[in-house]
Amino acid sequence: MSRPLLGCIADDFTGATDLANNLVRNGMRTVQTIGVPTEPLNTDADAVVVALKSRTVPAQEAIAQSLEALRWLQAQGVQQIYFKYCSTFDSTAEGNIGPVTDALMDALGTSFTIATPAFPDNKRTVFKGYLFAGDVLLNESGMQHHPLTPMTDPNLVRVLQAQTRRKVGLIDHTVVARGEAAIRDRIEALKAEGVGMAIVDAVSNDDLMRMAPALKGLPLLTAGSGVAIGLPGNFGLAPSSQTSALPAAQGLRAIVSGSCSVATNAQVAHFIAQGGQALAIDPLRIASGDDVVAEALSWATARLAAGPVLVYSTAEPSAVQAIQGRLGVAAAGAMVEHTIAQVARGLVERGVRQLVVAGGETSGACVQALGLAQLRIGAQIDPGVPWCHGQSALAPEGLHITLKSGNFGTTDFFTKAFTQMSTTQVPA
Ligand SMILES: Nc1ncnc2c1ncn2[C@@H]1O[C@H](COP(=O)(O)OP(=O)(O)OP(=O)(O)O)[C@@H](O)[C@H]1O
Ligand SMILES: O=C(O)[C@@H](O)C(=O)CO
Repeated sequence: MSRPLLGCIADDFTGATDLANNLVRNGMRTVQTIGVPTEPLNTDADAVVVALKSRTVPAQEAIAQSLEALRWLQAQGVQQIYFKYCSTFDSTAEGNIGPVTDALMDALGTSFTIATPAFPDNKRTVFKGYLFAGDVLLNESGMQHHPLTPMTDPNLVRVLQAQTRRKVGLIDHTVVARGEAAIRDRIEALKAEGVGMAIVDAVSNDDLMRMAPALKGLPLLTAGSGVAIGLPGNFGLAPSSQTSALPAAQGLRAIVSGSCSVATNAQVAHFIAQGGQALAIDPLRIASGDDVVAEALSWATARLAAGPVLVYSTAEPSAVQAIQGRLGVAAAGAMVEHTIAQVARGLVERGVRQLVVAGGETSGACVQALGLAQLRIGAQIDPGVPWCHGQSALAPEGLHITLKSGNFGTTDFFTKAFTQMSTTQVPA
């Protein structure tokens, strides 16, 4: 069996499939593992993405999980490590992007790495160190209201500097525009100034492709998924449709959503407006001890045969804040995640084999509840969101699942995902 070339550590599960999607589309056979495997990799792959749920846990816990992933990836023989975080640089006030990067650099014995969440296909661009989401700065994009990681400062040099003991610098667009040699020169100059991490500007895929050759040989890269588009070429690999082939889809269809992001709110509203079968979960009823899971499953069981059902806790920022005020931010999040994950599990027990999950934290909880250990990555539905396929004791014959990041996907994503599955998925 060949050794994987690139070893990736993703800080959430939707982010992991987003990264795997970009690697697959650009020619790397990619396997995503749910958590750090206990056994060696048992299949041929050019890249392995270890999906952690470390974005919002305390920094020391995120470090421990990431170092465990690093050790496993090193044991598989990878040549380069990629730490994947969110394209909106989601982090708590204490971290975890800075602390985890510090720990990985120490463990790899490297004195320099880059940091860029740029993902132009999803309208995340970095210019002069400032992160834009769409046409607005990060802190005007809705991310300032995120339930767990509110982002109120768009200046990434400042955000990262507050999270690390290393000095943070900038490789700006004028350097990136001049390509590999200029970027390498700038890296050397920054190192000479004692800079350990540099935010890199990128406003287009061309910038990312120009950047990629200069990253060859760096032991550690830290980024959103965008940087991945240029990496397969560094290993002599080119795009191929075969890398995204999955088994044919079957079974009932459902959607669960615990994401409260702007895009998901619009997707839920669109699904309902189109006549979709949908049930809202009320966090206050969970907190008061009602059996919300059993109710949702009995509602869904009566409707699954008629088409996809949606079970959601998705709500607008004011409603989320009201719930958080009553229950506490962490408690509300954990309670809702647990409930949605149990609903997802019950749906699969009732024959759902095509499941859409919206929200990174929500996806983490669902994938764990479903007992999925490894996912193969299939065709892209929308930028950053592919269909995946995995096996578990609940679905030994396999289950198609897509893990949608909160702010990804067009408004009609939920219906589009199923349509795409039935019309365009290339069977393995
Ligand atoms: N109605 C609600 N009230 C309070 N908290 C909620 C509610 N609905 C969901 N949550 C919590 O909000 C958090 C949403 O985070 P999640 O990562 O799942 O979605 P997201 O942030 O939109 O997605 P991503 O991380 O991919 O951008 C979860 O912890 C979820 O349990
Ligand atoms: O990079 C992104 O925006 C996503 O892959 C993600 O990490 C959201 O959770």
